[in-house]
Amino acid sequence: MSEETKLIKRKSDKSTTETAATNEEHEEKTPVEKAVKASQDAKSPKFGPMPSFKHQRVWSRIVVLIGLAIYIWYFATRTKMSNLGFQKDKHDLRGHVVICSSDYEQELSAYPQCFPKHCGRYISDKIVSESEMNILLNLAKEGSESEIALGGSDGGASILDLHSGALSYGTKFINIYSLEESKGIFTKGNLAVYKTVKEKVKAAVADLFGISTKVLYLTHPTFFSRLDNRDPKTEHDEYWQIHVDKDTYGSFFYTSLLYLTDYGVDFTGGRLIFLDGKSTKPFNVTLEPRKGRVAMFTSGAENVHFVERVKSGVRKIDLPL
Ligand SMILES: O=C(O)CCC(=O)C(=O)O
Ligand SMILES: [Fe+2]
Repeated sequence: MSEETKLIKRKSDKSTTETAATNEEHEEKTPVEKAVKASQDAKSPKFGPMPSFKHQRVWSRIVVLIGLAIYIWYFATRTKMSNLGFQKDKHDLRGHVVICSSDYEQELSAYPQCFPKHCGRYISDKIVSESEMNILLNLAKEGSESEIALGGSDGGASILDLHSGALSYGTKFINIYSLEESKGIFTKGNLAVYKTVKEKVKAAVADLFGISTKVLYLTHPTFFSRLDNRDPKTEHDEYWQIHVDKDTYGSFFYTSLLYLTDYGVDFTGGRLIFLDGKSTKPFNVTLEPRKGRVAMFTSGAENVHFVERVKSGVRKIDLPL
């Protein structure tokens, strides 16, 4: 047989086998044969590799479900935030009403005229004028320079209480009004500006919360505070504690603060944070201090808050009411 003949024969053999196979496929199958064929087909993978370990499909579904649950839990419990005022923005008045806590109920019969028409928290960047601000800044600067000269606090929070004259000194307080050094700091002119600002803030608080200015009094303490990132030496230095002003200061119904320095410019950290929501669903309302900004809020448990630890620089506030 020539080579060519062999080749033709092999080809014809192959085509005979193929024809046989095709015929077999078209042959009528019994139900049993069909079932066997179906089970063989099912074993051969059509959509990717077969599972490589026992119960792989079940396990992969469990992993996906756990991942989904973690994702949902993270977004449901993540602290949500809103901002009461960014440092860069200037607001005439901005804020919102919050539901009053029961803190006022006991005092309602004794001081009905002090009861707020609603509780809330607000900021205003237009109460204190630029020139007033400059004088107050100078007062605070001279106050804190004399305080530093006198020693100031050993920790990160120094306080000068204008009302009582108490000044942080080491780990204690001294009365600045009994000191010769203090005489040049609080001149009549400076204190007159301080008083004007206080009156304006008082009028704004009275207006916001629907009470008469006649029943609003400046209560102890009214102070300049100077916060930095030094480690605390006493509990007075731990200014970042979560608190309610009514509990901390006792006689407060309303809290007002005047910021003398800028968040992000003079210092970092040190934002004022109101804690709303529940521990499982926290919601923070953040306030960034801005030079000349006045913050006004009701002092009860509806306004639980804290000041973030200052990371760098010096943060100064004047607590005028
Ligand atoms: O400095 C602040 O922003 C808040 C101060 C404060 O919470 C307080 O003195 O009770
Ligand atoms: Fe406070």
